[in-house]
Amino acid sequence: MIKRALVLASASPRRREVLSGLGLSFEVIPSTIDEQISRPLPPGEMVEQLALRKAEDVARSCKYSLVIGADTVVVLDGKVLGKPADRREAYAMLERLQGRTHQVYSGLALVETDRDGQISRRSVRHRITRVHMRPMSPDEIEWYIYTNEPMDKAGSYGIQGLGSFWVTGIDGCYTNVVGLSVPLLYEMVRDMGYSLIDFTKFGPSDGRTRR
Ligand SMILES: Cc1cn([C@H]2C[C@H](O)[C@@H](COP(=O)(O)OP(=O)(O)OP(=O)(O)O)O2)c(=O)[nH]c1=O
Repeated sequence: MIKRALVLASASPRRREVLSGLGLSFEVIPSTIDEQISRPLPPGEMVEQLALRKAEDVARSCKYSLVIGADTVVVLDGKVLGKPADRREAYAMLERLQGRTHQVYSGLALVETDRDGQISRRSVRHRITRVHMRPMSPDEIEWYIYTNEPMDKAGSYGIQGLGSFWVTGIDGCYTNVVGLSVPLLYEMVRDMGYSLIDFTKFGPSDGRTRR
């Protein structure tokens, strides 16, 4: 049986690394949608809407596929922090986040297409992870910004990189903070009637390859 192709609708190198680290076979096709939303939404709805828009945009050019879209924001005191526009904004974000606990919201969308390239099913959910940060001195914030790591990341830090100097702990899913929750993906793929195992290069989950 020919398998559906797994497609990641994202330009984020971190999302790609999360999936390739699992041995999944997938293609990467970044979406070209405008990430502006027309009206303010609660963060959970916002990341779901954007994740779905990214997946649907890419699904238009994918036949017989499962297309994954994702979106991540950081939330502190009810305010949404996206990616910083410049170094000043990165400084302001880190100054607010340091010494506090915030939430990371990541939306995940799964869009299935048929052999004619039509969307046959869609599913979208989000997860929230709480992240605790130790205090950062102004010099540490300056230094961190000059490494450039904060510049393309929601909340201006990367938990998977130098940002880990200041993250003291999390409550919830780690990969959700990096931008794509693996347990959530596993569940969404399963709930659509597939198994994520079957998309890995290690072979199908029914034991056919085992002796
Ligand atoms: C909080 C946090 C975010 N991030 C990243 C994940 C995302 O790449 C980025 C949030 O921006 P997004 O707009 O969610 O994603 P993107 O623009 O990088 O890629 P695309 O829209 O094509 O999918 O922040 C980390 O890498 N580590 C972290 O600890």
